[in-house]
Amino acid sequence: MVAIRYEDIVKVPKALLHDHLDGGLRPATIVELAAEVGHELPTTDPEGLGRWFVEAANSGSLERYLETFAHTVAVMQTAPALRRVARECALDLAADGVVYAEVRFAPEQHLERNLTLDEVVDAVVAGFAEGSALAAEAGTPIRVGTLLTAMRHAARSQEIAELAVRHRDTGVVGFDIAGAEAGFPPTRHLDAFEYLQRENFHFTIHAGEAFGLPSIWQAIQWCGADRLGHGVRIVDDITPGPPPVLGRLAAYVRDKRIPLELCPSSNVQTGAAPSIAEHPIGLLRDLRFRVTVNTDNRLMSGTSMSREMALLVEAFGYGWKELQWFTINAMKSAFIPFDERLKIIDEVIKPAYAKLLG
Ligand SMILES: O=c1[nH]cnc2c1ncn2[C@H]1C[C@H](O)[C@@H](CO)O1
Ligand SMILES: [Zn+2]
Repeated sequence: MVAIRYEDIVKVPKALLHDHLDGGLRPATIVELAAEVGHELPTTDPEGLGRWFVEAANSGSLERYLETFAHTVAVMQTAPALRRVARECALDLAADGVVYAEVRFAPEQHLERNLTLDEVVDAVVAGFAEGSALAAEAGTPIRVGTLLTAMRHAARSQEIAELAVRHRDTGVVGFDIAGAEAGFPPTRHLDAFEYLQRENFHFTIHAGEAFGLPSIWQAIQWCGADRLGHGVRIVDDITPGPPPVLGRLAAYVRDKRIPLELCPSSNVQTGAAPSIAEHPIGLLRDLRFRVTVNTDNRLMSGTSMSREMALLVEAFGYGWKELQWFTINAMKSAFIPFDERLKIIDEVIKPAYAKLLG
């Protein structure tokens, strides 16, 4: 087999379902925006700041990992700043060969300078549109959908769910809850999820990352999540083989083709997986769960979609066949309408991989 080159991974179309807007800023942008608002940073050297985020996030605990977001959220409090960050996000993903991305953020964290929730969403959606237009001009077209996140320790999920539905025809394609998982079960937000189901809206839930099976079970069986943000701890319900034996919840997740938004590097940093080589993605792929590969927070992990794929190629010996499978899985699991997903699969993804597969 011909070795896979990193530059070819960058060129090939990729689909990304789990990426946080406030976890993907360019370090140089943080430095500039922080100077404008007088926010104090650990360092004002962009390269040093990039390293600081990765080191600080390398904490072994989700709670400590999340503390680093104080510095990104602090500089995302005005409409121009939000718009810029979203524009650069679309451009960076497109330059990395991502053709479809769902990017999430929590509007309730961007109200410190008196923006309304609707103004926050408008600014971000406008930034994604600008970035996508610039990316198309540069010959790297991308479609970006917005997911609105509610923070699971707070009590604004119903309000954020209504906000998402209000913006469903102008770029918001789904809803999510995020933040510390232990002690904040998905059912705290049951009203919001039931409301979204009545509205025929889509949502994913961060579950099975820092907390295990009960969180996944609630997300699916109580809340009705379409997808699992991480969901990596579903392996706790699989007895190692050979052959591996699936418990009832793991079997349900696989039978129903519930997409797992796996984020390898992020999981290693928060302690959800010991290393990339030992990441459950290997087992879950072998067992044909609906596995997708994601970045989570490009800044905190010093990563990109291409890098996550390259790490998997290195650790598991994957080839183009597997990378195509991850990509089509993601595209099938996207929150945009079925015909639009199919068009990207048939017209963009499959032809590009066909050339590489020979
Ligand atoms: O991996 C994660 N698990 C739980 N919460 C997360 C993760 N990555 C980011 N967040 C939080 C911190 C952000 O401020 C928030 C919205 O993007 O979501
Ligand atoms: Zn996440």
